[in-house]
Amino acid sequence: MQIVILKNAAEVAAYGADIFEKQLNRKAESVLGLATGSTPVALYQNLIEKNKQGDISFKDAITFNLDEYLGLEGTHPQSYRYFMNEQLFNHVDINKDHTHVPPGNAKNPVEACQEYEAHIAAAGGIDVQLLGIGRNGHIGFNEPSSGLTSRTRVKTLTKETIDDNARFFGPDEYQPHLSITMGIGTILDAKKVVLLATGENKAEAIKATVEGPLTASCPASALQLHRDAVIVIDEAAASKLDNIEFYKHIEAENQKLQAHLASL
Ligand SMILES: N[C@@H]1[C@@H](O)[C@H](O)[C@@H](COP(=O)(O)O)O[C@@H]1O
Repeated sequence: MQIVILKNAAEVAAYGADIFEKQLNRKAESVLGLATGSTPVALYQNLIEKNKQGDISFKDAITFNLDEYLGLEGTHPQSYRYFMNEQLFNHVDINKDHTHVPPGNAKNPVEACQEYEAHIAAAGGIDVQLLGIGRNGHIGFNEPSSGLTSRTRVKTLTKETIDDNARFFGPDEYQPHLSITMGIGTILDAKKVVLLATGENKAEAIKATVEGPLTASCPASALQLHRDAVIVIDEAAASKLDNIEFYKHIEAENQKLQAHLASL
């Protein structure tokens, strides 16, 4: 894993956006894996700005989102489809027909999961997958005990996740307890994975992800198996790591190597 520790949330967003900029400029028809939650919002704002400035284009890009609440229509303000339209798709030059979010309104959710996997495969697989992380180490909606080779499927949410996400729902509003999520195996198939985390309330989950054992109890620890996983965190999210100085040293050496390669 590449562990990048930055000063604050703004630097984390900018670093993440640069990875997407490079990817889109290397391959216009990139297949991007996208995420919801509050953490990626600032990254999406960076991408919107880069798109406005003409530095990147989504014209030929294809996107697949990680997850969706089961039981919500895409027009529901708390659905992840609605979130993506509001936070990114409505503001960039993407063809909405090329954007995919698991269908929360599927009549047959089990079949819908298989179709989602088939669509990802037909697009050639995901080039870069963006991830946030839950306080319990979940990625997408892969809650603790999720199989480390799981594929897109229906998952039941933990009470912790429901409580954490309750802030987005009104007091009398129906809040789903089920979701459709890419599996951990689906995520690990992406060619590159970029996990963003900011704030002290993610520090425990980041410690378990980076320095803990590989375990279904912390689904994000599965990223230890990925050959190109980048963990981009701020000082607060890094605060419980044992080897902070070593990770900073490795990253400084990485930057030197990249500069050398660029000069060749
Ligand atoms: N399904 C999403 C996850 O993909 C996200 O990583 C998590 C953390 O969200 P936040 O970034 O708001 O802390 O929230 C939800 O549960």
